[in-house]
Amino acid sequence: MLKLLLPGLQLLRQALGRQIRLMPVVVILGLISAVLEGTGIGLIIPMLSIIGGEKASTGLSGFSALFQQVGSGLDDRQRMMVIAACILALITLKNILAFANTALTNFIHGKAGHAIRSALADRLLKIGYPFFLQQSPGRLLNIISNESWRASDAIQTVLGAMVNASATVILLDFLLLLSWQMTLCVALGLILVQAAHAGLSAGLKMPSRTVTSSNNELAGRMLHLVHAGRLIRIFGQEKREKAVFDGASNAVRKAGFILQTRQGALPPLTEVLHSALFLAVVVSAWSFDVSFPIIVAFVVLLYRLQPHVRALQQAWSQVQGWSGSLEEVRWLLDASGKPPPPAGDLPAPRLNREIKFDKVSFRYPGSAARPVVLRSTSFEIGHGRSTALIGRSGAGKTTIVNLLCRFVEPDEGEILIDGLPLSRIDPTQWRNRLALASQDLELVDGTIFENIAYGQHTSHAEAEEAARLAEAHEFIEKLPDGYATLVGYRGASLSAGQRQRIALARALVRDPDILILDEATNAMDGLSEAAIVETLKLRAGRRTTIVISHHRSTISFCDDVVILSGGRVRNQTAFAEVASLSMDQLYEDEVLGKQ
Ligand SMILES: Nc1ncnc2c1ncn2[C@@H]1O[C@H](COP(=O)(O)OP(=O)(O)OP(=O)(O)O)[C@@H](O)[C@H]1O
Repeated sequence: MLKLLLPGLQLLRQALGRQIRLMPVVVILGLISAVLEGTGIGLIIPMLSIIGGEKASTGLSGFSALFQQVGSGLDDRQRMMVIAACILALITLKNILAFANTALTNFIHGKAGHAIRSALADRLLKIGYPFFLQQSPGRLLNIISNESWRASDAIQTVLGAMVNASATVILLDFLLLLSWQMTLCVALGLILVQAAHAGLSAGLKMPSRTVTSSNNELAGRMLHLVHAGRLIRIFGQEKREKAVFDGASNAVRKAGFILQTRQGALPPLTEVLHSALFLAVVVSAWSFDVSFPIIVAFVVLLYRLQPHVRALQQAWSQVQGWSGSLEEVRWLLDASGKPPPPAGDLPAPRLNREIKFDKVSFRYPGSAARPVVLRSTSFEIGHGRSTALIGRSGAGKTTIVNLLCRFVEPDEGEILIDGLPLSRIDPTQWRNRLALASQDLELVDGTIFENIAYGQHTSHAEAEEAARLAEAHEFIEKLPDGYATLVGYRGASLSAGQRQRIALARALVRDPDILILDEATNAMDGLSEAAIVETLKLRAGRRTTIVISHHRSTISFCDDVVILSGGRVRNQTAFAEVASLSMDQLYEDEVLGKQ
């Protein structure tokens, strides 16, 4: 039984941490409740003996004779009242303990659910960035929003199963003490029922996995509908998208129906088998001439045992039915086989000389046929200088930023910071030296001020100063709530240019050693961009700046230019040397050849 509940137990251990010490309390409370229940039922024996008179008590021995002793010194009326009071007290106490156990298991369940969700968030935050390039967002969303709840439900089921298992063991002991022969028959019968049940519930694993993969697909479709609202409408794809969504939703329905129907067949089947067992015990006890009070006590005990056994079996089939969910949650929690976060324990130095890309080669993780993005690329970014990284679309400019920020690591070659390999530098410290404004970095759901500060202790004056530099202050001031304006999900209530200005202010407020602008102003109007370029020009020399842009005007303040093509550096030169050339001329190989 425990082996089949193993997925739940393993996750329980991982999720509970210190709460695991409460598990023995759950078991002990379950055991005491069952002892109280069994004792209460055993007291039926002297009660029935009083009702049936002398004849009914003949043939009582051992454990049943013990019960028969209760109140033996009293007259029948008093004895009856004492026994009834004892039974009522035992039932009351048992139910108080049962309630305490329910409260305790609910507490553990809540803690475990929270621990699972927290561990999932922790894993997502600590995992190496390449993981997100390979995994479907639908699958990750489904694990966090759906499967984690099923996993915590499975944990509650396992807790319930522990209580029921305790009750089953105790009630079986009582049965054994009343009549070992009849208990042997019951045990054999239970083993047969369990074998039938186990055979049927083993078939639940496959439909459970199908439910999980259908849910992953559906979550992906939901994300798409939420994110691609404009795309779908402008290309008139509502009907097709609806059909695709309905297909995914229907697949979840079908998979769920198959799983639930198979699960639903188990309780009626086991109830029939348990009833057959129950009747067989009654008939055989009668034919073996077992004394009446023992038959009644045995039958009542058996009757009380059955819900516990059935609950255990139901827990078994439920955990089997959730096996797909448990596998998904454990897969995400398991660090093995996933890209580790960047390592390095050397303190991040202040840049004094240069950042050097030394024969760096890189291709994105994924299939074996993935193209090489950077081929033995070498160039330098000088300290305190502004360097433009330019090249046609797909040349590898953003990839260089990804490598510099350590979102990904080079396959070959090294990035050197004043001669120190970047791979040995503490990534958190290193990232604190950088600030990135990029077209891909979203705003967070909050106010404009929160977006500029984003987790940093920033005064209002500092945020305002950064907003002025990013040409954002003017439009923010015109908003009814100013810096307290909510930007909406991913900044939906702002224009693209406004979003970029806030993102730029967020980078500038950090006053970083190294400022990286990756197409950070491409959605802005010419005037705003020109003003920002002017600001950057005035501040040039104070910090190292890396600018990626297809606009000649944006890179006009730069000291150096690195021209990329086909994953290689075609040229690195002072910007003044090529200042007379247009972007197209800069991109052209033959022009580059002349430099
Ligand atoms: N996550 C990814 N997985 C696989 N390949 C990728 C990934 N991101 C980018 N690439 C590939 O890497 C190459 C370089 O992309 P990169 O984004 O660095 O180009 P870029 O020079 O910044 O282009 P653009 O000017 O269009 O922004 C492209 O061929 C692109 O298809």
